[in-house]
Amino acid sequence: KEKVKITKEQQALMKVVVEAYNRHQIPQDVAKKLLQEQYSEEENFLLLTEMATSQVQVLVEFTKNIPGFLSLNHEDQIALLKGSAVEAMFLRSAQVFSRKMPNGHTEVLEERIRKSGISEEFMTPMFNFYKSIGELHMMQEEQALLTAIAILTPDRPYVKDQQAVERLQEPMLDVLRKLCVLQHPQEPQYFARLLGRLTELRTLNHYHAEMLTSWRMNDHKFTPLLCEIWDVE
Ligand SMILES: Cc1cc(OCc2c(-c3c(Cl)cncc3Cl)noc2C(C)C)ccc1-c1ccc2c(C(=O)O)cn(C)c2c1
Repeated sequence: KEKVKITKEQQALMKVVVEAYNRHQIPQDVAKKLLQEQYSEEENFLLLTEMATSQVQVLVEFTKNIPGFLSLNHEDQIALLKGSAVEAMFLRSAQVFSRKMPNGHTEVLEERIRKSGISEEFMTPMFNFYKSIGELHMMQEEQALLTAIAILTPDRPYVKDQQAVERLQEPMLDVLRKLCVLQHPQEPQYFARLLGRLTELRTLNHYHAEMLTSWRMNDHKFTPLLCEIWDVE
């Protein structure tokens, strides 16, 4: 059985991605509001919109730190961000749920999501996804690499130079695969399970588009940044 070894440059790549992932968190004052504001559907939607807007800013900063991203064609950079924003945010909010935020934040957050005008049919797949991420007990290295891999998906709409994106995604997949073998020796399928979550994420994109439509039908307003990244209004 060949000995799996992470090379020096793979260590360096992982370090850059994990540090960027940890450096960019939602500002505490935004997260704190979760506990303070009252529980109306309106207020919940506003809070979630504020968190989503803050999360997009965090996501853009993280993406800029992915080695090689800024040397991609500029239109392709935008296409990758727009194509992956919802998936990266579902990944992030799923990890927030699974890491059990401090003193009851998780319940509060779940309560607000459940009462924000999202119809029942989207709740089930969303919370199933949160649960399936939680069950993986991912390390932060795995979370950071999986998010970078989702962002560097070559076949997003409107990406012109897909090969250039593949050349950035492949080294991330290699180091994640080795990391999974080294960290989960008893679970040879762990890497495949992580990639399976990326497939599940793509289905959530579809549900999310419907969520946006139903919110807009009820005249809910989004911030300019969310309109930009989600092509609404
Ligand atoms: C938890 C959530 C929701 C969110 O989006 C909220 C939304 C979603 C939607 C939905 Cl409900 C669920 N998953 C993904 C989407 Cl994108 N779709 O539309 C909206 C808004 C516009 C109403 C955006 C961001 C967070 C979020 C992320 C990280 C952290 C965090 C940390 O990193 O430490 C601490 N807190 C409190 C966080 C909250």
